[in-house]
Amino acid sequence: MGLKLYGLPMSTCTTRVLTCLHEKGLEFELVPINLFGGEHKQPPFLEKNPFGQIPVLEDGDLTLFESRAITAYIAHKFRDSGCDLIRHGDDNEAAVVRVWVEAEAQQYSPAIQPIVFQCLVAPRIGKTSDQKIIDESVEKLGSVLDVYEARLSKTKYLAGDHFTLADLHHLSYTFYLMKTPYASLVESRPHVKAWWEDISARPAFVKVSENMKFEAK
Ligand SMILES: N[C@@H](CCC(=O)N[C@@H](CSO)C(=O)NCC(=O)O)C(=O)O
Repeated sequence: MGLKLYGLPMSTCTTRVLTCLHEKGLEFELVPINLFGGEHKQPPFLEKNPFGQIPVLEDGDLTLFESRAITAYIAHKFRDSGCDLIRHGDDNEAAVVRVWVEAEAQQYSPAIQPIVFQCLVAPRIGKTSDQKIIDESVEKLGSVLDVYEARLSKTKYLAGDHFTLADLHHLSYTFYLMKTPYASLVESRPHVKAWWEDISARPAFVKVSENMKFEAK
């Protein structure tokens, strides 16, 4: 029995895993979960992820949730196929990958998620965008991107010379940020802009991003 990914093709955290699977050239089945119908908050899905969120990956009798834990599992188990996303052959390089994987989760994600939610999701679920939250998050994301701009003026990718999970984890939310009025946060920083254009042009993400559309309202 092969890999099964439970989620939705436009979901940021599902596409984080989808991109990893495609970078590795792996076969898998995508099992849609009806978020809008609340399927993720009821059994049997809650038995897979007690937090009631997508994605979940099943690999035989192993069930994983949290997208970044899932990509780390895939990148390690299938380390010899496709792109080496964790620099597993060099302890120091691998440690620097983990630093920037954490930076995405702890610094970047908390700043970018509210902008994407308020600008793109809230209007589609009948909520008005909260400009105060947006403004606070834009300021936070600007500070984070200033750090990225300095880093990327020295290295091609966040963890060094190679594309890794650290870069991959940024793709989904940044893709949606570029569809908001705040794309200038990326475009106004030359090294961040060049990095974004490089990583988002990779065939694996181009393929995944084709389905990253909210149905037209
Ligand atoms: N830290 C987790 C977040 C998952 C998540 O927010 N999933 C969303 C859809 S993706 O934006 C989700 O399931 N939302 C429904 C809900 O939270 O009720 C991860 O990285 O997997």
